[in-house]
Amino acid sequence: MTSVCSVIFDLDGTLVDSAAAIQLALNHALSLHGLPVLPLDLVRGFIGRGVPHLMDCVGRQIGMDPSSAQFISVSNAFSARYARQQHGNLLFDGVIEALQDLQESNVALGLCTNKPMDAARTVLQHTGIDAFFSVVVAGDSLPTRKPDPEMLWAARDRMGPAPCLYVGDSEVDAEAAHAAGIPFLLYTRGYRKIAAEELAPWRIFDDFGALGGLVGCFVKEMPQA
Ligand SMILES: O=C(O)COP(=O)(O)O
Ligand SMILES: [Mg+2]
Repeated sequence: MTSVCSVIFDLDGTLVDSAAAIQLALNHALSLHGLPVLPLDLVRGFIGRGVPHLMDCVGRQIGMDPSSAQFISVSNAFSARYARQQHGNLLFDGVIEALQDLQESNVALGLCTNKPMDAARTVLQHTGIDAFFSVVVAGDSLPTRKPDPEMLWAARDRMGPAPCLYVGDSEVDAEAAHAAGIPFLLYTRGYRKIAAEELAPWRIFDDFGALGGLVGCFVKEMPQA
């Protein structure tokens, strides 16, 4: 059966509050190398553009040359731990119910995250939402990451011809959606740094209980393919 629409989700800061898990993996790698650990609020601000950007921020923060052997060793230790980091990943309230509701309403669900695929799969399985997504495009799936639009186009094109909506939490998501020409729905409890209206979203929401209704509005507003 053809879907009524496709909804693509961002992961970190949108479906999953993952900052604590990322901080745990990072601090594990830093401690292993005798380096100072970093606080949660700081690490949260590094999330959204994938691992290379996160590690650039860490290098700047601790004053280490990113091309030094020690820093490369820290990055490798982080990535190994991150790929299997379960603890510290918490679904935002109402996510499971909202995904179930959309699935029952014949909405195709996809995921587009700057997280590497192995870390994304660990989180999806740990939080029990893996099976909802027919398509997962991750930070190492393509040569580019969000905010480049390619990841969103790749996800959308694999989900069929129905109108497509993208749900994300950050500046990076807004920029990617606008560049891709895909309507952007902003979840406001995530990790963005600027005011919601500056991201020019189609709509905003702060409660997953409202998502089904918003997707219903989207289907009514959009011309069907
Ligand atoms: O890995 C990141 O930095 C962010 O991942 P996201 O695209 O799921 O928000
Ligand atoms: Mg995000």
